[in-house]
Amino acid sequence: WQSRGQRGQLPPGPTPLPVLGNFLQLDRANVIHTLVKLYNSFPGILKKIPGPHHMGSKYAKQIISFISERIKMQQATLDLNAPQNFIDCFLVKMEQEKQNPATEFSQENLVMATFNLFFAGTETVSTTLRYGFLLLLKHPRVQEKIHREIDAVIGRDRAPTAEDRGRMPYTDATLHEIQRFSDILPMSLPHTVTRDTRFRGYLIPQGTYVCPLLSTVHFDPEEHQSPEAFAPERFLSENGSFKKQNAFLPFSAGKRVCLGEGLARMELFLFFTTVLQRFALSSPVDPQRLSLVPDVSNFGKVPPRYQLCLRQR
Ligand code: HEM
Repeated sequence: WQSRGQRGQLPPGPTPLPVLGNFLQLDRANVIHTLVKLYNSFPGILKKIPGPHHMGSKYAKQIISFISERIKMQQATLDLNAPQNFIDCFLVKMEQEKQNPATEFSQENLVMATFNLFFAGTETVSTTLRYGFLLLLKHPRVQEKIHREIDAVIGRDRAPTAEDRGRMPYTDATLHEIQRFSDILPMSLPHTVTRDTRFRGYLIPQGTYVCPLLSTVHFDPEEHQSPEAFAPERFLSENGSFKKQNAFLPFSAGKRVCLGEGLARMELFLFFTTVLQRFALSSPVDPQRLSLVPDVSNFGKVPPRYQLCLRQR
């Protein structure tokens, strides 16, 4: 399987680095991603070789030390009867289970769970919004329709609320189409088969890594007409109300479905409508020339860089 985002049309940017003489040329983004892949496959060797592939773990360590400091601060002031946030609640459970040697409520798990929430909860929403605004630049008529819906339902005198979504089918459809089209986690997250499993005539042995290919759902031509086109209307019925699509799984599915789905959907709606209520977005270059081809497309899909003009409405 290959993610749908095609390589080869990266926007003008860093000078290509010559690799293997003149035989093969990779630009800097590709070099970094190749190194990251090699790092994941051969950590023992790559750890000893200097290069940009060390940046990820360097930043991860900084975040982990920030979280560890924060936990220490909260431990010092913790009131077991009045936990204030996720870290406090976890500390309470640690206290309750301190005699249990098999407990999952350990200091290390607290640090990593908090880290995962930060990582999973920020990068995903910001990448979706960045792709979304780019798609609006490319499709100014979609933006006009959203502006009209915001003016009719919310107006300009109050902030958007989560309840507005149900009364804004066009905006809701556009957000769904942004998530389908941008497909930011094309391979979801890797899972491991917990026991030998037969599936459609194949034996998948225990311990095998399995990646659900969400991309094949979002770009399935049998489920979506012209899947490569950006068309919010596919999420609308003939009378203009919101229409659900089964082939829509940006948050994956099953027991390990994204924990933050509800929060993410609310954030996307509120950020998106708050910006568009106040501003009209435009591109300093002809929208025809804007590329939608992702800058990076492997574990995650990242939109190309672009410039955005915001004009107050
Ligand atoms: C547009 C936004 C988001 C997208 C597209 C997204 C997508 C996903 C996907 C595809 C998975 C993998 C599910 C699986 O393993 O099958 C996942 C897992 C997860 N997400 Fe999100 N996510 C988003 C926002 C958030 C937010 C805001 C949070 C929390 C603050 C969050 C927390 C998590 C956590 C903790 C997991 C791991 C769940 C588990 O393994 O049980 N995500 N997400």
